[in-house]
Amino acid sequence: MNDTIFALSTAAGVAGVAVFRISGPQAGNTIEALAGVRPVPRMARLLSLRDPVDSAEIDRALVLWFPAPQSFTGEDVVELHVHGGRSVVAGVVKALSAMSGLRAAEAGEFTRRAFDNGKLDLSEVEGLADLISAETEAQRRQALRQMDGALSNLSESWKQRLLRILAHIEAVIDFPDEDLPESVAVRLQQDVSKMIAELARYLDDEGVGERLRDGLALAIVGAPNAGKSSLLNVLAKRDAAIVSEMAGTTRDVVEVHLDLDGYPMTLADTAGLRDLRGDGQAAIEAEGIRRARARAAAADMKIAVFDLNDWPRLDPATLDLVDASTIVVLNKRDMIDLLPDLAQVRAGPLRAAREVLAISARDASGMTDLISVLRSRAQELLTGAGEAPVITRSRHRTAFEDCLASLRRAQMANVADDPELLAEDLRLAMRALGRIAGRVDVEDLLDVVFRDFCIGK
Ligand SMILES: Nc1nc2c(ncn2[C@@H]2O[C@H](COP(=O)(O)OP(=O)(O)OP(=O)(O)O)[C@@H](O)[C@H]2O)c(=O)[nH]1
Ligand SMILES: [K+]
Ligand SMILES: [Mg+2]
Repeated sequence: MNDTIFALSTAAGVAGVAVFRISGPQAGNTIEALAGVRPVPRMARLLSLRDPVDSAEIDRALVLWFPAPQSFTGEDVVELHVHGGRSVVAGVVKALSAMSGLRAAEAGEFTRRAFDNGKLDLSEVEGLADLISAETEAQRRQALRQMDGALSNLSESWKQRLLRILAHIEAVIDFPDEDLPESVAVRLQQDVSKMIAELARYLDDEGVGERLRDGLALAIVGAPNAGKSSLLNVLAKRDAAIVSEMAGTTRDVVEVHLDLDGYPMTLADTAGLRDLRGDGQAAIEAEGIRRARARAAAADMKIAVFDLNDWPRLDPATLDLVDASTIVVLNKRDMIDLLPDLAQVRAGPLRAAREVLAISARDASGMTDLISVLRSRAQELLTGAGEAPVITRSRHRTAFEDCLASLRRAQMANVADDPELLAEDLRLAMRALGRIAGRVDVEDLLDVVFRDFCIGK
């Protein structure tokens, strides 16, 4: 851990400014070697950088010096804000690579050092990763809260409560001859039961934080040529999927990410559903249809597209998929003169649907209504996300569930008869909570958490 690392921390490519980060014991010497001085800590200074090997000027750069421990990693850190040109960046990399004791950083290594030095705990590291990849406002709010330690604080406060209960029980274990007053035993059991209820309620969140982090999954399904890809393109405001009059155009799943008023969605266009029995040539299309059905099954919301030209016939394979999470879209309304009475349609075979709308993917009529239906459904599904310190990953869920399971076992034990058993279950429950911030079992978790990081972070 004693080597000094460096990396370009801004995205590669031509830009106004590129920022290098250098972290480790050699960081201060590095800046002296490049600029001839060591600037005042935490004050930006414009300095000329020269390659120490041949004294050639590389750039004039804004230099920041953060002596340990007041830095992102907790080590000595230098930031070089250079002009973001390819030759400048290459020149800095060449100069830094040639210095002894310096090496290029690995993916996530700066953050890993921040974690190792206690600057960030594990759930805060996750919050940082989420913040960097946040695409919408709601995602950003949620990530910021987690980065600020909201989730760690919550699990820590539960841990403190368990610690107090445990202290009482350990007193019972240490002084077995003294009779435990009945009222204390009852109170301890009540405290455990209360925490069980709170944790169960907390876990019963319908995955709202995970949904916000990943984006809501939306699948567009329907018969070939119903206009699914056309609809995707209108919603995405670009030609993301190929549209043609040929039935069976879309074979694979085509995904686009949408930001609907701050709500993130992943919209998936799928292959048209049709019966391919007896068609020996259709293996690829069959695989497409299998994928379409899998997407529909996993989606938070479905849009089922029907072609109004077929009315009153409704494609049976699509109709099969219509349920309460489905928004039915009757498409190509520009092609027909007389719209069916939607109230009647709603009372008939489509009664299971959440909503039925007539639209045209060609002239975009009805799209405002469709978007507002999508938005209100997203609002419902994501209520509460970004406000309370929510669970954003399955890792958190598993830890809280393990804690709950241990508490339930503890509830079974009797304080007077089995204090040791009870104490052990409480310790296990605390251990599970400790995994949220990465205070225990950390080696098992690091790979999972740092997997998403790239170089320079
Ligand atoms: N007039 C009219 N034509 C439409 C509308 N929506 C789609 N089309 C046309 O219908 C045909 C099929 O559209 P696609 O978007 O490719 O249909 P799809 O459901 O994705 O078809 P597959 O991928 O083959 O399953 C194309 O010729 C589109 O131009 C619409 O609202 N009005
Ligand atoms: K088509
Ligand atoms: Mg298509």
